[in-house]
Amino acid sequence: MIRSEGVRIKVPASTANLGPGFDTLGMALSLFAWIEMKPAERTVFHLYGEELRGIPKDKSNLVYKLAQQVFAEAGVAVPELEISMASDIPLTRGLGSSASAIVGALYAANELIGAPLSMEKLFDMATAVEKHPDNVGASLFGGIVSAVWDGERAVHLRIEPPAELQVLVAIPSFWLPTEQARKILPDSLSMKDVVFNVSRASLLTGALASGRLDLIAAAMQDRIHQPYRAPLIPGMEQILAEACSHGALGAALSGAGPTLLALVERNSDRRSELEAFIQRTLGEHGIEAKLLWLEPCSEGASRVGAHEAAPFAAGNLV
Ligand SMILES: Nc1ncnc2c1ncn2[C@@H]1O[C@H](COP(=O)(O)OP(=O)(O)O)[C@@H](O)[C@H]1O
Ligand SMILES: N[C@@H](CCOP(=O)(O)O)C(=O)O
Repeated sequence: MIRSEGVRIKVPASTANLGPGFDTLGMALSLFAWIEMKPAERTVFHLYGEELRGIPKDKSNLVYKLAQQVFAEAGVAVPELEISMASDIPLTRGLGSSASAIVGALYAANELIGAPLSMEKLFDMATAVEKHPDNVGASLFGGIVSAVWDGERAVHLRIEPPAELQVLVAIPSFWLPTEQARKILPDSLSMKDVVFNVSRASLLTGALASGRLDLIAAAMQDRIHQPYRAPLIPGMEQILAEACSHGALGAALSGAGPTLLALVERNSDRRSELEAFIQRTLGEHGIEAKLLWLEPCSEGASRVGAHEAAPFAAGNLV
């Protein structure tokens, strides 16, 4: 069954590598991307918002190619598509814009043909493209997702984010493509560092699942990627080391960076102190950054109605 009227999908941003959870632990965040997909006579793209300037508008577009993968998997032909996209998720900043596009494409294409593929199948397909399950898992399922990937199948556990948790992100004005930030990582690690991360990742997952916010500070540290990526983000080391003494429950590099993330208790009265500390520290290193308070997002990719039309405003076409 092909929905000739098309479908509109909303997908949350994500923070990957949550603390010690490199390539495994992600959380969906309340920043969104939208994709609308309709069968058409010839393929055409409408991209809205400066963030999407430069994204290809032909059949080389990632979203078009992934939609065709879904149709092939389901044995359905929809060769020509009208695709509209808008996004509030900044690109190449460590907030999962590529995962939102991948998940949005697969989810929209599947909905367009009556959802023959399971969510697990979409997760496998998304992870095969992104190569790690933490961003795509959070964008697809929402909440906090702990996931493993064996190269073919992705298996996940979804955790409902504790209601008291809020997130402060500092989004630097410069880009850091994930590909570049992965090249800097070592090929092997010492046993000591492996134990350091495994123990903290286990503790953090358990702490989040059971709402033990008091354990986050002890759990939210990493020796797999943050020390190697620190030189790419001036000020990061100091912010991660001192955020807890300025009111954060814990702090981490978001995804591959450059965005920095702090977990904060909702009713904390130290929010302005934390904001000022982060802004000042980045400023001392010559880094301009936009600070945003976000919510963990419980809902993953979903179909929305015409009332969500706002991002597709004619004046925003790029
Ligand atoms: N809506 C989109 N359509 C097609 N490609 C996209 C879209 N959004 C993001 N991308 C691709 O994802 C890349 C950014 O991915 P990445 O470097 O992993 O950073 P992040 O995912 O943290 O934003 C962009 O340069 C672009 O190629
Ligand atoms: N586990 C990945 C996460 C990349 O996240 P992104 O949001 O920066 O794309 C990695 O660290 O490479």
